[in-house]
Formats: sequence, C-alpha cells, structure tokens
Amino acid sequence: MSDSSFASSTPSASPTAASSVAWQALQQHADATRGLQLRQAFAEHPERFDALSEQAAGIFLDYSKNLVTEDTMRLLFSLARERGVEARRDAMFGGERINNTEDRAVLHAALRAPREVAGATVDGRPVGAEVHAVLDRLGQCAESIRSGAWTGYTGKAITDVVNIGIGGSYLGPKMVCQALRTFAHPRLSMHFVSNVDGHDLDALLTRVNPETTLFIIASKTFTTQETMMNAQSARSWFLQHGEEKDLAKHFVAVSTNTEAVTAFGIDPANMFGFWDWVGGRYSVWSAIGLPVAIAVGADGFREFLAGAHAMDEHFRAAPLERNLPAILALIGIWNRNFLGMSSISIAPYHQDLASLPGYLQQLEMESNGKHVDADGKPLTVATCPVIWGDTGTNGQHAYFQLLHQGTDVIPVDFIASLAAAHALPGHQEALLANCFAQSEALMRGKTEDEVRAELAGQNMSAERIAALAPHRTFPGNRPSTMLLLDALTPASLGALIALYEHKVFVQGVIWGVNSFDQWGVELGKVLAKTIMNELVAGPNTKAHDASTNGLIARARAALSQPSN
Ligand SMILES: O=P(O)(O)OC[C@H]1O[C@H](O)[C@H](O)[C@@H](O)[C@@H]1O
Repeated sequence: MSDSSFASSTPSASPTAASSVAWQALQQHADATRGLQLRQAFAEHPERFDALSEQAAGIFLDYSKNLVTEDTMRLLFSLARERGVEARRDAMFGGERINNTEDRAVLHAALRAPREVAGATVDGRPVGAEVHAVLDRLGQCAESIRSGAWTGYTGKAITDVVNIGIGGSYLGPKMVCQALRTFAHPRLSMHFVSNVDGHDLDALLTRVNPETTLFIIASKTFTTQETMMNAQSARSWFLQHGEEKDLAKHFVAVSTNTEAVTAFGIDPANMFGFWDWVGGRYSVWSAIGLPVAIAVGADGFREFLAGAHAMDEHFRAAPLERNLPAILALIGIWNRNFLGMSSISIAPYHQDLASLPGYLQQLEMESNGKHVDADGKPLTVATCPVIWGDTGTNGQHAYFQLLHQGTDVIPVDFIASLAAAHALPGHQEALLANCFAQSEALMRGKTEDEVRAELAGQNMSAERIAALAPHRTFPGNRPSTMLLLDALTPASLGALIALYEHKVFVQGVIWGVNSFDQWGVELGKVLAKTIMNELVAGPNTKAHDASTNGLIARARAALSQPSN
C-alpha cells in the first residue's frame, strides 16, 4: 500500500488512546491502586519476581519493582491489543509505508535479517539481496582496513578512523564502538566528530596523522550542515598534506544520496549506500555501522545484527504477555500516562555503555516527542518522557539524591552485564552490588520509624533524632526496571538496542503518533541558515525579534575582531 494513513492501516484500533476502553479501565485502576506499596506487595506475594520477569534473546527483564500488579499488566496488555499493536507490528515488518508523513516504509529490521531468511519487501520488491550486497562490501572494506591491506597515500596501514556524522549517523556507531571496545582491533583508534563547533574537529586533527587516517563521511541525506562543514574542513586539512589523487584512500562515504557524494568528490566506489526506509536513528544496522564493522570485524558486526534479529523474532512471535519490548513499553505507558511521571533515568552499570543514555535520547525523544497524532490531530495524552542518565556507579554520587528523596518520582532503567570483560578482582561484585542496592533502596525506602530506631541505637539525643529523622527518611516505593545481560557482547548489545527500538514502536502505536518522522528539528535548521548569512553579511533586523537582533549584533562585533 502506498498512501496508508495510521487510521486506514489499523482498522481495529480505537480512534485515540484516551478513548479506548482499556485506557479508561486503566484510569480507574490507577485511582483504585494508588496506595500500592511495593514493600508490602513483595512481602505478600513471594512469587512476584517470577510473575513479573521475563527473558528473551539473552536479556533478562525484571519489572517487578514497578508500581504494577498482575491486574495492571492485564489491563495494559488489553490496551496494546485495543490500540492494534500486533497489526501495526506486522504492517511494519511487512514493509507497509507506516511512516505516513514521509510516505516511507520502516524496515530497519530487514537490515539484520540473515541472508537465508526470505526477508522483507518494499512495494513488492524484496530488499534482502541489496542489503546483503552492501553488507558484504562493507565487510570487505572493514577487513582490508583491519588487515592493513588498505593503505594511505604513503603506503602505511590505517591507524585512525574518523567518523564525521551527526544524530543517527553518529550516536549509534559511537555508542556501539564504545560498548564493544573490548572486541576492537588493537591497532585502530576510532574517533567521532559530530559538532559543527570547530573545537570538535580541531581537537582531533591535532592528534591524527594524515598518512594513516581514514575519514568516513556518514550522512543519510548528505546535506546536513554540520557534517558537510566538518567533511569540507577535513578534506582541506588532508589536502595540506596529501594530493587530490590521494583522497580516495582517505575518504569514504555512507549515504543514501549518491549524487551529493559524487559532487563532494568521493568516488561512488568508495560509497556505501542505504535506503530511505531506514530512519537515521535506526541506521546503525546499515552501512552507517561501518565504524563498528571496522572496529569489531565483519563477523562481529554480523553477530551484532544477529542479536538484533533474535529480538526482532521474539517481538514478532511472542505473545504480548511474554514480549519484552511490549512489556517495557507498557511499563513506560503506565508510569507516564497513569502515574504522571515525566522522565526516565537510564542507568547502565557498565562503563562501556556510557553513551547509551545519549543514544536512547535520540531514539525515544526524536521518535515519540510528538504533539499531534499520525493523522495530525492534537493529542490528548502525554507522549515521550524526557530520557536522561549516566553510568552507575557515577550517577549515584551526582543525581541519585534526587531519585531517592526529590519531589519528583523518576523511574529508572538499570542495565547491567553479569559477566565482566576484565580480570580486576572485586570490581564486578562491587558494581553489581551497587546496581541491585540502588533498585532495592528506591523500592524499599526507609521509614521514619526505621530511621529513629537506627539513630536511637547510636545513642543520639531525642532532640537530635527528631531534627534529623525527616532528612534521613526515604519515601521508597519508587519504580525501577532491571535489564540483565549475561555479558556485553555484539549479540547482546544488538538485542538490547532492538529491544528499545521496539519499545519505542509499541509506545508510538499506543499514543497514535508517527514514530518515524522528525519535523521538529527543521525550524531551527532553517533559522540557523538565515542567521548564518546575517552573521556574515549583516543583520536583517526586520526578520527577528529584539533579542535575536541583539545577539546577532554582539556576535558580529566579536567575529569582526582581528583575532577571528
Ligand atoms: O544522516 P543525516 O542525513 O546527516 O542526518 C543526521 C541527523 O540529523 C537530522 O537533523 C535528524 O534530526 C536526525 O534524525 C538525523 O539522524
């Protein structure tokens, strides 16, 4: 189907989330269960952990420390069914143009389907052969860089790979390369330049050798201002050392836009393509993953894809009640829409997952940060919460204070790997102990009676106890979810990312938004072009407000100083 709208491809779905029978039932249920105390729920139901945990594709999900009962979950699963999640999921995997505002299919899952699987079609055309042809070329390129067969203009092997890209052409490859650091080739250093701020590229260029540096210009559109400017500057820098004829050994491109790549001066033989049915924030599985393939090798990259594929298969086949992405999504809906929580903290207890919160910010907030539904009607329910976070245990010494005792209740996704990839004694035990302790502390809290008894045991005066007790009391009953990997590997990381992708999808369907466009980033881009011209050519004061005019004037004065 070519012009499907959200409504037409989900005939059984309720017209809006809020008008669905299940939504209304959930609202009543929320009112009736407001007093739910997790401590008590655990004490009264020893089976709670088994009942509210699930496992698939190498990921164990414990959602028992959320403010839900089995009845809550039943109602949430009904909501997902009433909103047509299953039909919508099948439409996505079936290659329907569910991205209605851009009239595109959404087939990032096809990028990770193995060769032998028949795979998806777009407009009746199978895409698997093209996907695997690019993947094969990508693998060959990565292996020749790794082996040293690919040499720079003076015949030396590549030592530094610089990915120039932003948004989805940056966050995914950077996060994955960092996460799979222990699997990476020892000779190769991976770098990621994204910001139009020249300090980003400048800081790198002072450290790398043009003879042994390969630049990957990664941009789906090949028009993004930041990437094009950084690419031009990198090219000019290179040409201060090498010659035009050497560019092919030092610049490759990943894009859907062959024309623009050629115009930039990159030989199409050095270009890896992908397709408009791959959204930027879903593109790490495509040729945008080239840095990953270079770092961990073609086989490692395929294992990463295979892990995601295992999650895809689980998402497609498992009943909602046992379906990890559906469960994670529904817990999020419950917290956001029925308990009024407006942010989620992501706490990876693994230093190599330090970039995961930033990656998930784009995945979730760019996908579901919408104020109208897929048909353009204003939404009557809240959509994507704010996603933020940092690694544990670091966050514990920074903002966990607010998580434990602040006035906002913020659910936490804890993510940990059971096995460590280092041999330093005691560290992994300390890390996991902290991770589990934080989720326990958020749930249990500490009552005033407990605090008073503890302080009395320390021979404190009654007066001092009375003064301190409120400060040392923890409200508790604060929800969190635990995701455990056996180990952080290419496959488990692939499954983890795919889990979050499908979570975002399920939430988008329930809210009724198009999770695959991002019009909200356009206005600022357009205004920046105007202001950029004015910073150079002089202001058009009629075009702006007094604040913007004032700022432009100050910047022009500074930029015209001789040092600039
Ligand atoms: O890959 P590109 O076409 O350069 O796009 C890079 C990024 O910029 C855009 O503004 C979008 O917000 C992102 O979704 C996208 O990933």
